[in-house]
Amino acid sequence: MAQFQEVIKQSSLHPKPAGLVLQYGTAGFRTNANQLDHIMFRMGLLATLRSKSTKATIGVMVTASHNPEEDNGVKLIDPMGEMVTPAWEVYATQLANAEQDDLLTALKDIIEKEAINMNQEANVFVGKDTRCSSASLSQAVLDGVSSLAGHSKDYGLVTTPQLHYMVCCQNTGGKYGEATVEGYYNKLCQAFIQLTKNASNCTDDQKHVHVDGANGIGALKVREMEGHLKKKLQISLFNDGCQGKLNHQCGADFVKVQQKPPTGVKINPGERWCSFDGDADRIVYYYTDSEGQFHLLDGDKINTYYIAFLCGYTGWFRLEDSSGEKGQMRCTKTGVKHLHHAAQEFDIGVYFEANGHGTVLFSKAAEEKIQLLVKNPNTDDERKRAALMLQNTINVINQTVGDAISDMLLIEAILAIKGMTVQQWDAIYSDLPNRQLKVKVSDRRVIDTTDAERRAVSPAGLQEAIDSLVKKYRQARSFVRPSGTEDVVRVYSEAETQESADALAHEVSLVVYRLAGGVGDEPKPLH
Ligand SMILES: CC(=O)N[C@H]1[C@@H](OP(=O)(O)O)O[C@H](CO)[C@@H](O)[C@@H]1O
Ligand SMILES: [Mg+2]
Repeated sequence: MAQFQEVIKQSSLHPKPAGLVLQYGTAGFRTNANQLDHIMFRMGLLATLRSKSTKATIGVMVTASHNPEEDNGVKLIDPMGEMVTPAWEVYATQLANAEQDDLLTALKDIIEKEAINMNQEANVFVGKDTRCSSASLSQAVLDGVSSLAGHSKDYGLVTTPQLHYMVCCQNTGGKYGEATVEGYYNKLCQAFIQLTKNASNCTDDQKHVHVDGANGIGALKVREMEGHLKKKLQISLFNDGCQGKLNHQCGADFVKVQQKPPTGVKINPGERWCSFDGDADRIVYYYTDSEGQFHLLDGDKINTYYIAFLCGYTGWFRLEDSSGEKGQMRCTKTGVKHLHHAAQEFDIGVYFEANGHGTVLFSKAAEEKIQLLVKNPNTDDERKRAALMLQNTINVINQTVGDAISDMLLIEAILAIKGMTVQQWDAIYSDLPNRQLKVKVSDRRVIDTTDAERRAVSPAGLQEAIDSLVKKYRQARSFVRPSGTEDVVRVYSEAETQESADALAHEVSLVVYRLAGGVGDEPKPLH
């Protein structure tokens, strides 16, 4: 067919290495950048089909987040700014793995299965991170879109959450905001300024935050945003990408996993620090105390802080979930899409991964209730204040996906409103000492889990072995699961002391190594 001639022609410029098999995993496609050109072209094709199928704008983000500079990757964004729906993840994998001569057949298969009207217009938004490879890879996406006669808008360098935001703005006809980077800064910063307007304790220290930009796109965008904050927040930026290497010895993943500050920065006691990851969809906070001890405030701490803040205002509106409960906790499998969907079931849903990816979702009904109270001239002062607080929270938070910049603004606003230091926030509760390890096995799929990935059902005997190890330690828990993004098994443990958590993690790693087909050297004790 004539309409596919351009696809054939263009795809030969983005050929697939024969035999290469990649999978659309928890975070899209992600691997060494030199294996991705054909994937990008094909994701341009798929995004165009998805756009025709949903009659909406679709996003394609070129990034490998916290992975090393040499890697790259791609994620598709659905119309409301959420991750692409699972059925299309399957198509993505099929299209990516079709050999060069079978590409059209794979494409037509999707068109047929989804009954796509090829005359429908298509619109695709494309963004990229700061990796060297991102420029040519995002061009390959654009080539894919144009070869199916789709329209594209290239946002160039943006954070992942900014692109999610643009897609949502576009598909809500501007209701969510203006689909420009300027519009994003204006909306978030105005909400921040409103939120902190009456904060009592606005000393210079209170207003000052140190940001580790992971030498990535987040650093660039913080610089761009600064002016919009009208000095209401003072940001000292480190790892801004001028010298250091992306994600190298810095960034949210490094700080969270290593449980130490980025290399090469000096943290004075009392200073408040945060780290973004390489595409700025994650954030963690930290500080050192007067003894020089490092303290991390990860996604769990941010989650509970948000909940405590919101609960202070929601009482006014009788916001409840459908079962009439005031608050409820849910656990899901790893991956933002699972958390996001669980959070959507509530009037206000707050979710975070421990690694610092998370946000707050407000149902339409909740937003409307809040808006009515703000507008109603008969609302009494106290209620109005609470309603305004929630309205500005809605505007500062990026509801489409976890967003380091937006989360930083909300956390900074809460600290200012409460007049709290990062130490006081940290003191709300203590984390049990914990440890995360990886074990290499020949095929990680031999581990199957249940109960939101908290129990292993295979290989036989693994869970029983973990259970009996856990019993040896006080206040202990341990989980194992195959990673969705790396070829490893993840081991998590916690216990009353760091020594116990480390010892337990090591013992569980050994059990995984022995029962699940470990490769390479046996895991060694941490101490
Ligand atoms: C321990 C950890 O940080 N796991 C991350 C990581 O998944 P793994 O399945 O652990 O590789 O990448 C996911 C996608 O970005 C993210 O959802 C998840 O939280
Ligand atoms: Mg990321």
